[in-house]
Amino acid sequence: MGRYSCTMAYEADEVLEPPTNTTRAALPRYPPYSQGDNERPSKIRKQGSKLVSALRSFRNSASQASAAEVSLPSPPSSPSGMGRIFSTALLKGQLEPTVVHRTQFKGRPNVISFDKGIIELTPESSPPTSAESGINSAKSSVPRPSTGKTSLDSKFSAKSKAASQRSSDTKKSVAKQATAEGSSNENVLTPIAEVEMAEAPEPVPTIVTVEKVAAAKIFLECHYNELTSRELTPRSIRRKQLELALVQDTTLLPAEKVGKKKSWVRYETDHLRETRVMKVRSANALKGKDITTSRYEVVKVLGKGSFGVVRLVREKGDDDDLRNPGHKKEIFAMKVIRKSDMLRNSQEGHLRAERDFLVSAEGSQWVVPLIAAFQDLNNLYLVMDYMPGGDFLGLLIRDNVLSEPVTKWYIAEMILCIEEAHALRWIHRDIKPDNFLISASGHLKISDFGLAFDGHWSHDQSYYNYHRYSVLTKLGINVEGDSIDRKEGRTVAAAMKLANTMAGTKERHQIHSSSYEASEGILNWRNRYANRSLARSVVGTSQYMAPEVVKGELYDARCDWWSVAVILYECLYGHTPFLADEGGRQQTKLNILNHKSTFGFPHKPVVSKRCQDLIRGIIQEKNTRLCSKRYKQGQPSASHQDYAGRYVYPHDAEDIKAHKWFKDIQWDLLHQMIPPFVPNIKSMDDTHYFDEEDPISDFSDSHSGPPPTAKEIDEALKPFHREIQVIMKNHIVRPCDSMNLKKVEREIDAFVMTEEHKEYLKAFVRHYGQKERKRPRDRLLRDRDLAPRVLELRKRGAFLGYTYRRFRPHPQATFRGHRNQGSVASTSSAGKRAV
Ligand SMILES: Nc1ncnc2c1ncn2[C@@H]1O[C@H](COP(=O)(O)OP(=O)(O)OP(=O)(O)O)[C@@H](O)[C@H]1O
Repeated sequence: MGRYSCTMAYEADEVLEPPTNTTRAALPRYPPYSQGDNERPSKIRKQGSKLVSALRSFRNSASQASAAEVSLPSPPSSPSGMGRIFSTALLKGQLEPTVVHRTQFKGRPNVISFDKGIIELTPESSPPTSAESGINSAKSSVPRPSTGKTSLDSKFSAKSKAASQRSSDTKKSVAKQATAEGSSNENVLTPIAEVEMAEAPEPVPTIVTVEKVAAAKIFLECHYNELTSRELTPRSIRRKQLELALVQDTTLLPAEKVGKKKSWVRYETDHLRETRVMKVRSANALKGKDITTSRYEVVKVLGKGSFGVVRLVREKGDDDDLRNPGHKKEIFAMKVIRKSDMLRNSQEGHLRAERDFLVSAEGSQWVVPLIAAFQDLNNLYLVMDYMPGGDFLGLLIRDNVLSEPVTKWYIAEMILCIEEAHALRWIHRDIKPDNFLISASGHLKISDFGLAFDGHWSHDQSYYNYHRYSVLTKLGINVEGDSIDRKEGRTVAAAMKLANTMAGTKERHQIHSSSYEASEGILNWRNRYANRSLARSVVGTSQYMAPEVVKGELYDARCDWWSVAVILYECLYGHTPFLADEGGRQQTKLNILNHKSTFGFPHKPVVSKRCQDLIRGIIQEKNTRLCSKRYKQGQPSASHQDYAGRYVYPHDAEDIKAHKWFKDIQWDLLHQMIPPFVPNIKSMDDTHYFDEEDPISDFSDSHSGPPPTAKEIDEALKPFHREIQVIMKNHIVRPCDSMNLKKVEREIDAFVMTEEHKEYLKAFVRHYGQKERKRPRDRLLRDRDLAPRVLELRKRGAFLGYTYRRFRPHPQATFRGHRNQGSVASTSSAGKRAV
């Protein structure tokens, strides 16, 4: 990313740079013109831009030629010589369009240059051959044909290679022609007739081009949106805090304050440097190197989800770290997210949202702190503070039901956690006991923002689809998809459905004149226009879903408070109120929709009337739900709406907190009090609050690339009996799901052999076995021919800008960032840059 921005800056500099001294010295005077010719001065003004073009052309010619060490004849230095050039240029320019010519085809920097192997948009033309440069050097001031259209992926396509060759031939012949013409009229800029260009063959775009173009567009929009965001950056927040601390500290002498400021600058500089190192490492890791093994050692697996695994890891670090002597190797929880699965499920928007939320919540004491985010070719990594007390569901499972006072404590902490997310203008949308983790001190922190949403376009999957499919449509490239697509493609209904989906996506993300004012720019338009229909997406865990979410209605942050009431009920009664014994999720959702008739309190255990009153107050349709009156009043303020226009008020549990049941809760001091349960841990890597059973019973997330060869398989099974070899080979040929994998493992457990051999065979199946995969949501990833290439490209290019590193001040520093200092004041994260 860093290198990429440099590339862009370089290009901009090149265009904006003032003429060099040499160029200035050679500046011509205006050609003489007759006083009587009244039209001439205005024509000169009209042609001003053309003159600038001619000047730039000349300057480019001079500077590029010198850079390439091509011996060019020195530019005409006499004012009269130059005057003739510009005079002719102006006269000609009245009749024909001016073309900016290059002395030689200039190699453009790669669009995404941080990893040449990833997205390498090579310039079409190779460096000029000696013959070509001969032509150039002989007639440097003679105009050349313009470079014409650039085929971005000529190196990937045989067809486009041929096209490129033809195009280059055309250019050569045109150049020769121009030279011949030029020789009769030395030092005269001659525009190229348009007709020559029309003959140049159209470049043949491939799917690789489409993916790269879309990746570049997405990256640029997201990157510049971050850079131009008006949100406070973590760094500016830290600076404000330091300044405030220095003002408030009356004991410090002025010289001491200066010293503190200096050390602040030093630590910030160190932080920037280390962040840059991390970005470079991440970029290198995209070439296939495992980024984690050199930096972290795995201690244990803590949890597993549809995304991949969460592991307990220990930082390796340098034992001889001179800058940080005696540095203790810290323990972290590392969430490893398999890119391929996520891309097949079209989860890019959610993954970006999760990372962006955690970045924006830097410093919050109620959100699981993110230490770093990075990626390699196969995985995304979120390194977080380790919460040794496990999740709140674990506590519920251990105790089954909690007493009212204990429940009150935890629900109060959950309320503060959710208010924190709402203060940042995010709706969590998946509030459940598993998503509250218990820290070493016993306090709760909210986690798992995989479904959280702030309505920002960069967190909306259809934004990514729009960029890809709009390019495809523009280029008229057809994607067949899989056999089901092909079959469905023949039905009118399916074609209509696809067209409607595409039209909906286009409506949200493509600029249209009715809503766009040219002066505001595309990013502002995106931020303003937002994604109103997203406020309706049905996400979450059914038992905890609010009725408006189940219905797919327009919902807002009040849906999170409904889920809190469900947890409150669950803590006291040992089960959730709407869970259906039969009929599965569908029936549970029906129970929620009919809550007025299905909701009730069991007789046992006995729960206070006050508490029941609170629960009843929240288990209501959103308009009458207890939380904050501001929702009912609907204060129209952009600062209280997310990007999708949904209301998200900060401190929006005011009415819940004011309920009589919470009378004895000291909200402001809660985080300083001792919780009812403090994890009994012997060391920071103690994991006894996590399942004993190793939850890795799924396929390895490290195996990717071409399938193993028969020889490789034979080699791996060599130590085993032939019969076992046949059974194991059968297990890896057919794709199977996690349930079947468990059956296979049980079968292996029944083999008569040593435990070591059994473990080996289980590892063999996990490594070489194929997971039964869901049908990808994206048609491109369903197409048998295109999918492998597209997936590889997306693994490399879809998560650019993911890297983040939290500021870690020196242990002795008096300023410690804004961590654990209460609520973060910032409003949103979508525009927040990773420091
Ligand atoms: N920082 C952490 N410290 C300790 N354990 C953690 C941490 N983060 C996650 N875990 C453990 O990993 C489990 C899964 O993590 P997470 O909640 O992020 O996944 P998930 O998105 O809920 O998975 P899914 O949605 O597929 O169920 C958690 O329930 C918890 O047990």
